[in-house]
Amino acid sequence: MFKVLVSDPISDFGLQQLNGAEDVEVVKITGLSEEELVAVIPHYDALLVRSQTKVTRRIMEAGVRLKVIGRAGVGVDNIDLEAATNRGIIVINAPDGNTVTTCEHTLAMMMALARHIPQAYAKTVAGQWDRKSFLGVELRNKVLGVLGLGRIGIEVAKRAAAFGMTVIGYDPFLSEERASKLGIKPATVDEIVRTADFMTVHTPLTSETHHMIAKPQFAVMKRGMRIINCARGGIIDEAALIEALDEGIVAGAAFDVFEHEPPAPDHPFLRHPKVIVTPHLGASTVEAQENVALDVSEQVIHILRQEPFKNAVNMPAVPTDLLNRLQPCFTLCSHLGNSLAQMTDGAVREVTLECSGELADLDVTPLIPYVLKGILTRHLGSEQVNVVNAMHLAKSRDINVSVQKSLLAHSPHAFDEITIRLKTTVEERWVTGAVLPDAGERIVRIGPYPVELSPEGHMLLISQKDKPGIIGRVGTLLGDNGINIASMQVGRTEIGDSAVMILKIDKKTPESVMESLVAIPEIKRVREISFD
Ligand SMILES: NC(=O)C1=CN([C@@H]2O[C@H](COP(=O)(O)OP(=O)(O)OC[C@H]3O[C@@H](n4cnc5c(N)ncnc54)[C@H](O)[C@@H]3O)[C@@H](O)[C@H]2O)C=CC1
Ligand SMILES: O=C(O)C(=O)COP(=O)(O)O
Repeated sequence: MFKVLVSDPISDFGLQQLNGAEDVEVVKITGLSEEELVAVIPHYDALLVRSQTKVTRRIMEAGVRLKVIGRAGVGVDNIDLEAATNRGIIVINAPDGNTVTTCEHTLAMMMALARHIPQAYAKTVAGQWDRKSFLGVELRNKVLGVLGLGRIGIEVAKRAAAFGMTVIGYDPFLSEERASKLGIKPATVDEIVRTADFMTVHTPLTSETHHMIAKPQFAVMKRGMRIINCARGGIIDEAALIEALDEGIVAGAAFDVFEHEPPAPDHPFLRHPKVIVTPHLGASTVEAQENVALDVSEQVIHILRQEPFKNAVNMPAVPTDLLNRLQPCFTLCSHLGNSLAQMTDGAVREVTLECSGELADLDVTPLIPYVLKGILTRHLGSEQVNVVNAMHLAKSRDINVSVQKSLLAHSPHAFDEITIRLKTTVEERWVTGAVLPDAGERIVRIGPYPVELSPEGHMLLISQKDKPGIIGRVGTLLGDNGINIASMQVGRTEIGDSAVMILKIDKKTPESVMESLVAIPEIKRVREISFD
């Protein structure tokens, strides 16, 4: 039974799938301190959070069973991603579910700012009928500068156009073509700061975006600008903004997010007449909360059940089409890597992935973590290695990893083949596998020897001289020791040359039997290969 801890308020409707899963137990405990989380986390396989829970290295180190952290939302700045990756914990988020909701909150803030709605409301309910103090401005014909044109920024830009605003924007990943299709005029940060009437930020908080708008930008800013931040506190320097408001450079600011949340009671934003605030409500609608909880629950179940999943934040993103194409090869790659590691002596130095057939024309790098997981599991154990930390583990051990598509560009068969080569300090070996249309996963060659093996259970891999009588002697020896042979295959390149014998056996072979096998003069090497 998998145990999932939900440590922030997450929609019950969205958690239905997790609650309904027979192999999952969901426990909801919100408002835990770091200390309290460290104490309970060892019992859980998954942790589901929003932005309140700070998932620190300490919590992850205590989470001995923790396989996945699910963020029911976009920003993962409350999760120590490096610690998660080092420990092989998959971090996923729900990137699409709250886009429109946050965009709508941004527009609500922009309009509230333009028309002083919160300030006017406060006075009116306090019994004052003040129609003079709240002269607003129209959005029509104003320039809106958008910093960060990802999911939310683009939705904001589209809706701003409907108000008759001119949208200018900056995003290092927005091409001129796409910008022009969206009706956005590309501009630098400097141009935006100097010319926009309203400016809204929609970037993540990174070392690059931290204080992206600070004193130097306020110094050249168009007088009377209004600024909205529904992304992350810290993108705009709060202290510098207060100065700019007081100097009349900025006419008003609308903030949903703060450098420290919740802000201290004496935070200047909370009493400044030109600042309006909400308590990080950007994603807080019924619809968005259901969407993000549904998304994240679905992926967490996939991860716990070791099924393919999407939206991992600490693994390279793979386009859906490519993911669908490569998915059938994931376990094959792990099995090939694992069997190869069991056949090979010495410390691993180089791993090469070679593909033939249609695969040769695709970007097969997403297969590498699966290959490495298989290889490294032999030495580090399956508890220590997974597809999240496999690359990191290989790198830290100076293992050179490469993809060579060209060597086997054309498969000798009608199906795609994957060959993994392993160079160690003492030898080089390779295995080839394929996912066959009817039979599923198969190892189709061990080195140069053609075979057809399903990677499961226990196998004995024996390299011998191709000579009559050896197969009989091996069979007798195993039979005498009560080891049942389920099937046998023999592969050779040329008659009388070297050959391999692969025996599927029902149980592990005792050391004494291995020694007796090696003692047969024509046998060069015996390896037992086991698959989980
Ligand atoms: N207030 C709230 O409750 C919510 C806040 N957010 C926050 O909103 C922000 C945007 O979210 P999405 O649009 O979903 O993310 P996204 O990843 O789709 O978009 C972010 C964009 O920022 C751009 N960017 C990165 N560095 C930049 C830089 N130096 N200058 C300009 N652009 C830069 C990226 O290229 C990307 O296109 C995130 O910080 C997210 O955490 C998201 C949802 C709710
Ligand atoms: O999705 C995001 O990035 C958000 O900031 C939303 O945060 P929340 O889930 O409301 O705590």
